[in-house]
Amino acid sequence: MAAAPEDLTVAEVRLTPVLVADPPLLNIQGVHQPYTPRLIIEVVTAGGATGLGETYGDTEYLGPARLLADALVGRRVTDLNGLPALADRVCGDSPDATDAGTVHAVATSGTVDAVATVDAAGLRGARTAGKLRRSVLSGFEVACLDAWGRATGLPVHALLGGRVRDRVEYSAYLFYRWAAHPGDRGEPDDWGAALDPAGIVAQARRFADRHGFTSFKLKGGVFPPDREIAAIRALAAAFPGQPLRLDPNGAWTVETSLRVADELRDVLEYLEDPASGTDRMARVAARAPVPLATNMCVTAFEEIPEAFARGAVQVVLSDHHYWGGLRSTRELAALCRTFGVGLSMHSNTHLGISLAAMTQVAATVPNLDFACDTHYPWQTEDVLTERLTFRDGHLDVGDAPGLGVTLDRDRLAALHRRWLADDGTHRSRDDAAAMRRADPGWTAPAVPRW
Ligand SMILES: O=C([O-])C(=O)C[C@H](O)[C@@H](O)C(=O)[O-]
Ligand SMILES: [Mg+2]
Repeated sequence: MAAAPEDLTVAEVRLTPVLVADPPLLNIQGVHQPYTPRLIIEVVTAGGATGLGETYGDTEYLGPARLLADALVGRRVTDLNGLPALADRVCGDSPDATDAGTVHAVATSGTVDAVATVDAAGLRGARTAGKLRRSVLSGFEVACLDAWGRATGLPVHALLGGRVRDRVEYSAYLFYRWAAHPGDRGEPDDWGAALDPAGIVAQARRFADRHGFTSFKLKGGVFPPDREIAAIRALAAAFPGQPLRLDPNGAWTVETSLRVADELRDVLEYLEDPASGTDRMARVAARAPVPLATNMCVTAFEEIPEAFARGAVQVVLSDHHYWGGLRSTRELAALCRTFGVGLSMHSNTHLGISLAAMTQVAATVPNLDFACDTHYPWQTEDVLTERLTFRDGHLDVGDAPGLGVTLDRDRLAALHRRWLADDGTHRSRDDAAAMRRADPGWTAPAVPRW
């Protein structure tokens, strides 16, 4: 007998790693690879609903994802409170991930640079087995919520308690970049190079004209601080009064951070991760005239107590891929609210499934005080039938069931074929290795760099 449509038991989980085109965007580690890995998760219920999730697709995530996929079969998509314990039980500690206790000590000592233990490409501070597991878990939680919503006709935001806003604001994510990847590899685009203040302003104008963004974040840590100060000054002149952010991913010393903060005090909405580690951030925060934000020294619940007690950060960038899903993002929001810390949202290279998930959770969080980051405009490829469209820098929060997006199987298959054909070069993101194609002697610089 066929299962009833309301049967929410997981009958099948499909995992599809893909490689997605990524432009030559520069950061402290190096440059983005021409293709970046993502993992697409489909959770199929016995009743016939299919939910979509997306997370990191680097090789180290695939093993734990397979274990969790197998363990999910037979459980109900509504059983979300049991998911973290299930992931803890079945995923185990990835051999690539460092022991959580050790990393915590490194990350908070402030005197030791966590060079060997940082996530090389994700720029997310100290790495631990728990963080990797929560990133895997996040994609499954989103897929379960999407399946549950599709089966019941409810949008994901309703399953999270309902939206408190009708649209979610996003910020333009500006990058220094080359016109093309070395050797003209990858997929060409028409953005051109942006390596000086004029190039960054031109890029910002294009973001504003195309998508209506009114706040701007510059990825720094690429050039010596004075060049990046000049770029922010040029943005302030071109977009007077509009919110600006600068994020060098922990590249600077405490003294340099304080100098930059002082020089840009009148134009920065916040300064993101000027220095690495909670100790340095606390020392900067104690004297900086602008708020400090992070997606590096606070990316897990266990990192909150020390950072908040020491006043190291005034804004936490949430990211459901980091924090274990949409529901734990709301728990983070509650903690930030309790301690008077602001909340923004971080983004790594991602596709439309994750953007839809980000939008659904952002719609439900009352204290999401800042425009969210997103890489999405840089991604020309997607696995959806229809791309999500920004209007006036916002995404509307619809009432379509689940995430409100539709998988395009042909596109998914094409991007998966690219993954299958890859010789391993792009299957794990490594910005330093990508940089070595242009500069064979390159190694990711030790921090603080300046
Ligand atoms: O600090 C951040 O905002 C990020 O880590 C976001 C991205 O990873 C970004 O830096 C990148 O992709 O180069
Ligand atoms: Mg950041």
